[in-house]
Amino acid sequence: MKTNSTENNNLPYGEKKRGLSVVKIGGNVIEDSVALDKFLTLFSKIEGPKILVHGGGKLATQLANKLGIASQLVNGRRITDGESIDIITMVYGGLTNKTIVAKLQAKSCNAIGLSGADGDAIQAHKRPVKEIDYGFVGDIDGINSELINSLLKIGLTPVFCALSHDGNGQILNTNADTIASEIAIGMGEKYETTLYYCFEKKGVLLNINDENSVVTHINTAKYKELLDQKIIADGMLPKLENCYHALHHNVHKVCLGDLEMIHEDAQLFTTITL
Ligand SMILES: Nc1ncnc2c1ncn2[C@@H]1O[C@H](COP(=O)(O)OP(=O)(O)O)[C@@H](O)[C@H]1O
Ligand SMILES: CC(=O)N[C@@H](CCC(=O)OP(=O)(O)O)C(=O)O
Repeated sequence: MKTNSTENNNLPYGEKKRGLSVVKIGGNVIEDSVALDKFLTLFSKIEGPKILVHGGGKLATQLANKLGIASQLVNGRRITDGESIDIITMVYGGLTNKTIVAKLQAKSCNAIGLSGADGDAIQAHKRPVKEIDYGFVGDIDGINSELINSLLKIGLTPVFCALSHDGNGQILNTNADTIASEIAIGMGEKYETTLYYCFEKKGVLLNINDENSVVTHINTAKYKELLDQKIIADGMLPKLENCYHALHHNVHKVCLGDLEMIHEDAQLFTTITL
């Protein structure tokens, strides 16, 4: 995977934007320690400024089960009651985030773990109750791009978990795909941002049972066609909504694939454009 960061390094600030990679990993990579290690090795080798956003929904569900607390997801979003928000704060902001940061340090990547409350990085409000009461789920109002930029400028790699905050002391649960797209959008003013969604498939598949049936390029017309054919379904629906939201708001490029996608020589993955 290549960024344009090195070629722009010598240009005066403002003449051409530097490249920035925003990479999101989902629960399937996080849960598998071998896959996670492989991913983090590749991630640490990405040249230029980079940001990692991690999910971890499956791990939170597993811990909740062990504690005898039921988990409920509607449209891929967790109904986050008082007990659930405590669990996800422990799992996302604690165990998962700090494990990833420590592993990146071991790979000479100077990572710093953040929730949306740290440095007021991700401001959100509790989702208003309509047909469904999602509880402590946050919809993002803005990201603190100045803070994130200052971390990047001193050579740190921010690692975000799926937590935002409401400014009144309440941590909120926000889907990690959404956090990644909003960070990519927020940083788009200062950087030419590429957003990578890493999940367990090689990309958007024409046939979900055929790992190699990857659609290598999706534009708006193809997206509509795949939606009509119901080839895009389940978790892929909100993921592609996030992709197009990002592309319509100053994000340069969006790619979807498995962890190999962030390898310099990666070939098989999906590139999404307008
Ligand atoms: N056409 C498709 N190609 C690939 N995956 C698809 C497709 N349609 C639905 N999916 C589903 O979308 C899921 C990815 O979404 P999600 O589970 O939210 O990912 P993650 O949480 O790992 O980021 C895949 O595991 C797959 O089951
Ligand atoms: C509101 C909401 O649903 N939040 C997600 C946040 C974690 C996440 O997005 O994890 P994956 O990327 O691994 O699915 C959840 O609690 O499951």
